[in-house]
Amino acid sequence: MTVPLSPSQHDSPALDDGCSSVRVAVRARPLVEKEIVEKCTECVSYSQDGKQVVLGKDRRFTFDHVFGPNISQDDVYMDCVKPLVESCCAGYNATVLAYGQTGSGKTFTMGCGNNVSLLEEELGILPRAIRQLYENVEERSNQAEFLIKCAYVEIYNEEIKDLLHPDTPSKSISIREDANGDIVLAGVKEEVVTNFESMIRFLEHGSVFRTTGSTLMNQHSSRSHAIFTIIIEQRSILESAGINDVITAKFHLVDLAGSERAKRTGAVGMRFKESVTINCGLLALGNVISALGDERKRCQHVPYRESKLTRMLQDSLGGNSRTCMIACISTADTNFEETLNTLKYANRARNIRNKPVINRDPQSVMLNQLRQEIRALQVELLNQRMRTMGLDPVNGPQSLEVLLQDESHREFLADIRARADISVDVTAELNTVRRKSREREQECLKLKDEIQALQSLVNKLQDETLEMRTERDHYQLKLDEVNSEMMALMQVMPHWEGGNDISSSVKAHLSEMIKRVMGEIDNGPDFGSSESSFSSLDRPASADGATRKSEKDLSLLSDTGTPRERSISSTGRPRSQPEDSQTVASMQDFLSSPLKADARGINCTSPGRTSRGTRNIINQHLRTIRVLEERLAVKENDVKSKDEALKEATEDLARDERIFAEKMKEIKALKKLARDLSFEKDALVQKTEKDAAIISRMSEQALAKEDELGRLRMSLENLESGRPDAFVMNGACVPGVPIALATPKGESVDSYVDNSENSDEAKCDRSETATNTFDTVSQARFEDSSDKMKMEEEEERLLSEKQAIEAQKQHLEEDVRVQTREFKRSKQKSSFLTKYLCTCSAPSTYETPDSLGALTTRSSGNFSQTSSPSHVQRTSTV
Ligand SMILES: Nc1ncnc2c1ncn2[C@@H]1O[C@H](COP(=O)(O)OP(=O)(O)OP(=O)(O)O)[C@@H](O)[C@H]1O
Repeated sequence: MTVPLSPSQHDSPALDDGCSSVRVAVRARPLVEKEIVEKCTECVSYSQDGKQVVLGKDRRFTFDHVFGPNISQDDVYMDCVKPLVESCCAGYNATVLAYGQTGSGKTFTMGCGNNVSLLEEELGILPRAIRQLYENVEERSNQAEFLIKCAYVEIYNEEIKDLLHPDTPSKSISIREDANGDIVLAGVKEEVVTNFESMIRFLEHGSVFRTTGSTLMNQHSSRSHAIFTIIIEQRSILESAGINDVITAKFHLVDLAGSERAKRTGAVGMRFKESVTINCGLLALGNVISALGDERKRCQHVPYRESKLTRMLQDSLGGNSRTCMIACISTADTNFEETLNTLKYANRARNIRNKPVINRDPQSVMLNQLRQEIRALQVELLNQRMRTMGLDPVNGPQSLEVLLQDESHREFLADIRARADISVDVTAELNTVRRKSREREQECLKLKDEIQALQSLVNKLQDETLEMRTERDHYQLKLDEVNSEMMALMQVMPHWEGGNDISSSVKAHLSEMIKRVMGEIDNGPDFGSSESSFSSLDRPASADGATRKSEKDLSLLSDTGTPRERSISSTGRPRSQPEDSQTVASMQDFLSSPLKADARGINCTSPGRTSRGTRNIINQHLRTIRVLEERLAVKENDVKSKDEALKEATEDLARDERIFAEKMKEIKALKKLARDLSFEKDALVQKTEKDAAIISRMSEQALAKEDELGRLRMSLENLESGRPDAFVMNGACVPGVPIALATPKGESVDSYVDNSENSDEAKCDRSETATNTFDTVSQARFEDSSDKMKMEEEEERLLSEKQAIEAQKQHLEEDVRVQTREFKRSKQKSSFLTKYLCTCSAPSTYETPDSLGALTTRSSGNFSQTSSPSHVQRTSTV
């Protein structure tokens, strides 16, 4: 997490060994009214640098700060306490404690009393520290979440009292060490405080319950040691610092009871007892300070357990805390002895060494360690990825960090990494597109089967409908024929009226006709015998008309209207005259012509009479008509339901065909997209590999040039200074360099000399070599100027080469950046396209089912091919 901390943030002196000495300040109060009345004089003086105080004439003491009577509360706060508040916010424990004789100004300095009636400049340390604490919290609110609590206790007569909860019995409060060795007060309730005002209220509230009393030395003398503790807990919300980093700090603000001499304070009875315990506590504190401050005693036992006060301040003195002691003194000469004791006491405290550490939650520490490990693994992973990309920066095992040291490298590598990520994205997208395409193909195949099934259903239904219609038409024809004959009968009926009877031939004809009709009905329609006597009339009729007609014709039997009124057809439509006239004419030919009737034996001489037989025939005829009409109605219904089923199937078929066409279109687009992505992925990988190789080569070259340049510079310097040091360039000795000192490439002079010393030959030649060395050095000096020029030329050449490489590298980096940008843009387009395809609806044209096979074959055939359309082309095409 957390609020990133650095030791430099805190200005309290930290020693090299991680220790921090207790800082000690002396504050002298001015003479109070009583002392002025008693005509006391001031016996304290101060040095100019604000570090020394002189008691009387020559008792000189040095402290971290010395504040004279005119120094303001704010100055004391800024110098002594502000750094401690900042420390606390950084996770260090801190303590500020005021020590001094009674009436010396401890409570005034600490601000533990009533703050409400005070002016701003009179406010003591506590309200100022609380205000600054909340200001700091506000400033860091974007870095960490804070939980602030406070507790306020007093140690009175060696008993601890919870001033914020005065009802808590003292016996239930005890001082303990927690698992980390920190001192904690068990039984004291801490209050969570969210703002400055609330904490001030708690301070005021607790101060009310603090034990005070009036003595001769101080009208409002504090009779207890008061400790106001602020607990600051912060949890980082910074991603970089680690989410779970938790640090805590305790800030003790201690207002000690004043040391006093019973004779001077006039303490008797209760006050005397208080005085004794106060002094005992302060004595124990003095012993602890002595033990900690005396270097000889430092390793010995520190008597923290001698009193509750020292036990409570165990961390603050010699422990995990940054501590500041403010020794309050009176300047009055009447208090000379007490002031001297206080200064001696404070002076000893300066030697105490504390060991403050940031109080980090152990769990968060562990988490951070794990996080670091993860980071290391991530770097390793990155390296691995770079290697798989073909990027093997500078001779193999060199870690990524080394390459990242160079700013330009960093940028370039970041580009490559981004491109690698894009490549991963593209691969993922490609896989998605391919999967989608396969899914669509499967769906299309299924759909194709469905379409085929629907198509055969439609065909079947069409056949059935056609059959039904034919049947229906057949019945309609029969019905029409019977109706026509009926009409013809009705027309000739008046001729029969009055006649004796119808001739037997007519009767026979009628019964023959009825039999035929009934027989055909019973046997079902004979579609083959189109030459039946009724088949000459071939016209459609509707079912509902048939029923109506049947009813109408039945009524005709009792109706005496003219036959012309019955010329409405069974379909409800007017009959066409030629059909009627043909049917009627055939009957008339047979029945109504008197000559023909006579010829056939019909007796028409007695009109006005109708025989019973004739009526029976007519009734029979009418029954036939009714049966025909009923059957016709059934057929009509069948035809209608078939029509509906056909319509439904046709609609389903059309819908499936439409979906099929859409899917085919989508498959085409997906395959095209997959081809493009595949191509781009290949191009990207190729490009990356190329870049990686170039980078690796360039890095090697740059490093080699850098080395060479370094060597040249070194030798130039040597030449200029006239030192006969050897150097190696490209494995050869440079003219002018002592031969004896020239070493093979890559071997240092020292090691070469070491190796050479061990050989016998070297021992023998040593004296000779020394002579040669001297000669060669002299010769080298003569050749210096020409060598120097050569060196300079070489250096220039190398520099220009290096610049050319740098320029090439920059050009390459720019190229990579442009490509990455372009690729990102095209990737956005492709994702837009994919979305578009998913939501695509109602295409204007579509492939027919027959074209599916060809299309699928064509697409899959092209799937692995690479074409080179740009993204822009691809998008516009689709
Ligand atoms: N620096 C100062 N400037 C002005 N007045 C001061 C200063 N310091 C202390 N006084 C005054 O001196 C008197 C005694 O101060 P204070 O009560 O703070 O002493 P103390 O050390 O807390 O005494 P005790 O130990 O008896 O509680 C108070 O009236 C206070 O206002």
